[in-house]
Amino acid sequence: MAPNPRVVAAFTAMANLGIHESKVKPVLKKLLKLYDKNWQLIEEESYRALADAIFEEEENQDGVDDEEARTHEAPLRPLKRLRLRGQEGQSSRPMTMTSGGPSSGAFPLKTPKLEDGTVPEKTLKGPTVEPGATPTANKKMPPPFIFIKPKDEPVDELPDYEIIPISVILPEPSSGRDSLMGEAENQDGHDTVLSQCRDEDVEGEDILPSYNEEATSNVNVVLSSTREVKISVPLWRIIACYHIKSLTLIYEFGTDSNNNPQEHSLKIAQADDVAKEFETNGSPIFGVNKDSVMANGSVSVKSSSTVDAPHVPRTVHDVNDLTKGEERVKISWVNNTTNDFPPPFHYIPRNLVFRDAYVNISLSRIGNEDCCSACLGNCVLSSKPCSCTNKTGGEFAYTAQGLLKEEFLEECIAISRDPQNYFYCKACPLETSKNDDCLEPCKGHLKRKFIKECWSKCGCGKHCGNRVVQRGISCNLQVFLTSDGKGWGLRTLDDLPKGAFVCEFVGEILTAKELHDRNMKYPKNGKYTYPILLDADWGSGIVKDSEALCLYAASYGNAARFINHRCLDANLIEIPVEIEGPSHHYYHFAFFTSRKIAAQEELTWDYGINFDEHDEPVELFQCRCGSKFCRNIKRSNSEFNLSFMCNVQFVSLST
Ligand SMILES: C[S@@+](CC[C@H](N)C(=O)[O-])C[C@H]1O[C@@H](n2cnc3c(N)ncnc32)[C@H](O)[C@@H]1O
Repeated sequence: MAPNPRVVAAFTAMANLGIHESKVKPVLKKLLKLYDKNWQLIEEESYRALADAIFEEEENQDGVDDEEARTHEAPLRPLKRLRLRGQEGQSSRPMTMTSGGPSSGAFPLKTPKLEDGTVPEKTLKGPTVEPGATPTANKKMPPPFIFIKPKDEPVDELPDYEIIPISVILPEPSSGRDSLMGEAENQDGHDTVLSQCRDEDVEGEDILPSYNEEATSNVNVVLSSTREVKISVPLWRIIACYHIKSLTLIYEFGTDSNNNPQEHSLKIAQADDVAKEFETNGSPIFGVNKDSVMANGSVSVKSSSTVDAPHVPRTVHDVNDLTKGEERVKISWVNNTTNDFPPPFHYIPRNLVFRDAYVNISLSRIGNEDCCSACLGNCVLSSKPCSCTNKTGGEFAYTAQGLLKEEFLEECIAISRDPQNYFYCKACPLETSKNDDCLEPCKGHLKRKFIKECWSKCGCGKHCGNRVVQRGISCNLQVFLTSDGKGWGLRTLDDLPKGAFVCEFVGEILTAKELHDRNMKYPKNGKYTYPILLDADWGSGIVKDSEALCLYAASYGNAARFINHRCLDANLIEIPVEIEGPSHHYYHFAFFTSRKIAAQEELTWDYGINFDEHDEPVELFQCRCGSKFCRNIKRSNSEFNLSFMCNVQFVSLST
């Protein structure tokens, strides 16, 4: 078995302090056991906890065997000297427990004591709030409600994390309307929601929360069969989720001696600080007595907040599945670099109309020529002609294996790279959306090849090969924090062949005007995501500029909102797909692989941004796509530059 790199790193760090591996190993084992294998605590401050524990171990042995202690007195022990000089009389512990900085451990546990390998009583008790005491907003938050019984499992192989904070965050806008109590079980019977609170009527542009509110709320507790415990409070709530393999975690807090819920005050200075609050003070901020939760299903907690943040995160993402079970596959997220969480948004698997967008999905609008009512079974395998191919020259875009046909794909790629294929509108809604008195001429919208899939009015079956995008995501994807400064990105965990459907860009459907108004009102909202203008086929005259629709995924979206941009040679290509009707006014915006993609590769698509355009309505970023065709590189060769100027404007309709 390959040595665990974390173990190797720990040995190396200690060797640099002159401590031999034989001394490190037993202490490291104990520490891992004590910290429940949370390496983060051990690695912080250049392995300070480990070094301190080794020295403490030695000190303990001093009285037992002076001779041996002298033998092991290493010549160079800076950490020990530091501690002995500056902190004599204090217990040894990771510095980060008090530092509160960004590098603070997520689990500011009590001082590790290594005697007998057991956890001290205090560690198991958790909160310092005395029964009946009421912490105020000015007081420091209580220490973590993390009660981890050391496990009996062998730690010889020194495995990786066993406790992972999967999400914090979620101050919600609240007007007291959002508390719904009840018992529920999800469809696959995995999660038992003991009490639940939901936001029912959050509307796009009204989603920003109000502040300085106070209300009584209910604690939200979910115990899942995947050994996950989630606790939340729905008013300026903070959800704390831990993934616990051994299920020994017990939350113990929240009731006074009469079993009445305690009142808590929470002060969060800034939205971004929610995560820090979690790191610094531990979590959950609110807890419940396990037994009382089991007995009555819910506990009432009064929470109050004073929050000045202009915008606060409002959604929790499960580390195992940020789709909340909405897709056929789970989509996990990972961050191996920082303590950041993915940006908050509501995961939706299908587009949703915000308000005014005219998306008429009705059977009466699908004529006989627009569906294949005479077909049976699988149209792609049938020798009979299928009406759904009428608009694509009698040919399906898909192979029997569900991939895009090579010729179709190559044609789509060629079209997207050829400036000849642009349509120029007279009064461009894209340009006018940038600001109210924009007189810029249209810079062109790409005409594209459509795919028409069979649908409900067709005679074929659900498993017809001409139904690919409508079945949703089927490959294993993961959201991850990129290492090259692009923020979060999306990658595949499977090898993908060329022409495979990956996902659709899903978001709110807004009219261009609604999007413009929203951008004016909340100019920062466009930071994380680029809206899509559904402008394919504008050249046909079917789609009127004034009725232009946009997809916007900042607040409501799917995994596609994490796909980063790559100039020209991206591994995904976007193709418009008609599913519910023959309209090119509203269609689906689907991503397919433009080449073979290996597992773990980041997925990218060309946003079509012109980095030289200074009035781009989106917040332009410094492109870090790494492509040799990058359009954001200052070039001396103006000819080269010009050749890419044309590939613009497919997206970018936002602030
Ligand atoms: C649709 S979002 C993609 C997900 C985003 N990275 C995140 O963390 O949520 C678009 C934003 O991602 C970042 N981004 C995307 N492609 C990039 C690139 N090639 N170079 C640098 N930043 C990029 C920019 O901040 C951009 O505004």
